Amino acid sequence: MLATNQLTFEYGPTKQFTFPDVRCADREALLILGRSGKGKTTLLHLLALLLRPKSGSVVINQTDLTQLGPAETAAFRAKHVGIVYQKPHFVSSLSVLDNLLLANYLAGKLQDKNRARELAMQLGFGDQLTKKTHQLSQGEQQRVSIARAVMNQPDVILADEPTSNLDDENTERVVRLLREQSEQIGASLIVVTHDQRLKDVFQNQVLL
Ligand SMILES: Nc1ncnc2c1ncn2[C@@H]1O[C@H](COP(=O)(O)OP(=O)(O)OP(=O)(O)O)[C@@H](O)[C@H]1O
Repeated sequence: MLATNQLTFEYGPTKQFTFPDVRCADREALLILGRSGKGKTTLLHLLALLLRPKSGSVVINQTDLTQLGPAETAAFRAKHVGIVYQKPHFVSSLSVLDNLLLANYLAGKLQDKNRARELAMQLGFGDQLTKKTHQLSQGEQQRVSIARAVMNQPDVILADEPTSNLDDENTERVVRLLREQSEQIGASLIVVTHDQRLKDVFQNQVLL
């Protein structure tokens, strides 16, 4: 479960944000919509405490992230939050499999090759595990990114414009996979986007 309360943030005196409260229960999905520049990525980064709010709270399963120190925040994020970035960030020298296992390593967990293989099969790149990530198509990279985000069975999955560079078919597939994965592990799924194609797919919506 993720809930925010009166979040505000500023990049400087001329760029200030007051965000609407966001609430997403386990197994629920929430779409945060907004035009370019409205602060979608900023809000997503606040939800993951990649940015620290000026005021307000971000609570994930009873833990108020704003009360944690930097090291505790990083450890909490690695274990409990899975992030699908707009552009996937991979370690290019590592294979697809090792990029997935890196999520375990960063969370201080044992590397679970079976889970990586199982996810790869489910998400349709089971035969690509030994490749380097740059050898995959954009749609495939996005699916690897989803697998990496759920490797540690997080409580919350945050996705930043996960479909912006995808055609309709891949968009439908990525949304379905995100929902299936979040339901399987009982996570809250929060997607920020300006992609109007997703409007009809998510019941719960917040407009920035
Ligand atoms: N590091 C920064 N320093 C100053 N201003 C910033 C910084 N990052 C973002 N901004 C500004 O804050 C506003 C919100 O940016 P953000 O990236 O959150 O918007 P967005 O809604 O995700 O946009 P898009 O859909 O184009 O990705 C923009 O006007 C942007 O120029």
